Amino acid sequence: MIEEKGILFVLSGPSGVGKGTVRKALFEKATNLQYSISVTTRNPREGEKDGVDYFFKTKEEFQNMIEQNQLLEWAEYVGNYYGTPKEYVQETLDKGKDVFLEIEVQGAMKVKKNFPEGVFIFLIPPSLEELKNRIINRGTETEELVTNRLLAAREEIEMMDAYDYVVVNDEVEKAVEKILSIVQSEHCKRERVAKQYKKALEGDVT
Ligand SMILES: Nc1ncnc2c1ncn2[C@@H]1O[C@H](COP(=O)(O)OP(=O)(O)OP(=O)(O)O)[C@@H](O)[C@H]1O
Ligand SMILES: Nc1nc2c(ncn2[C@@H]2O[C@H](COP(=O)(O)O)[C@@H](O)[C@H]2O)c(=O)[nH]1
Repeated sequence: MIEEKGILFVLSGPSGVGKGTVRKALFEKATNLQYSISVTTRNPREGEKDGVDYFFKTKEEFQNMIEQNQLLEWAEYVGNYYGTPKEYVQETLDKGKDVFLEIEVQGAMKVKKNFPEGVFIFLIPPSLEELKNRIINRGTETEELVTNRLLAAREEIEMMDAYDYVVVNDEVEKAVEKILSIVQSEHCKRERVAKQYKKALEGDVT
C-alpha cells in the first residue's frame, strides 16, 4: 500500500509582487490547500491579526524556536525574522493534505534543499517599474524600506531559474488560474507515477 502524502507548494517572489494578494484570492477558490501561517518578529501592520496573518513573536521567542528546531526554514529579511513552523507542515502533509507556503526567496531555497519533492512557484511582476509602484502604493513601508525591498528584489529575481514554475502576476485572477492548474497538473503527475509504481510492484509479484 503506497502512503498518500500531501504536496508542499511554495509560492515565492520579490516583495510587492503580489504574493499575499494572489494567495488570498487563491484560497477563496482552492479549499483543498492548507496555508501554513508563518512566524515573524516584525510588528503587525494595521488590520493584521496574530494567528491569522502571522504568529507575531519577539526576537527571543523566535530564537528559541530556532534552537528547538521548530522551524522548517527561517530567514532574516530586511531587518526582521520570518519562519515556517515545521510541525504544522509535517503533520498536514502526513494527513495527505497539500500545504501552501508563501515565503521569500532565501527561505524558499532552504526548503528546496531540504524538501526537493516540493513544488516551487516564482511570482514575477510584469516589470520592475510596476513592482516599485506596487510597493509604494501599498503604503506600508517607509521610503528606506521601499529602497531596501527593491534592492533585495533585483537579487531575488536572479533566482528565478531555480523554480519549477514562473507565473507572471499581471492580473491577479490570471495568476490564480495558473497556480490552480499547476496544483492540478502536479496531482496528475504524482497519480501517474503512483500507478506506474503499483504496476511495477504487481509485475514483481507475478
Ligand atoms: N496583479 C496586480 N495588479 C495590480 N496590483 C497588484 C496586483 N497584485 C498585487 N497588487 C498590489 O500590489 C501591492 C503588493 O501586493 P502584496 O502585498 O500582495 O505583495 P507581496 O508580494 O505579498 O509583498 P510582501 O512580500 O512585501 O509581503 C498591494 O497593494 C496589492 O494590492
Ligand atoms: N523565509 C520566509 N519568508 C516569509 C515567511 N513568511 C513570510 N515571508 C516573506 O517575508 C517577506 C516580507 O513579508 P511582509 O509580510 O513583511 O511583507 C515576504 O516576501 C513574505 O512572503 C516565512 O515563513 N519564511
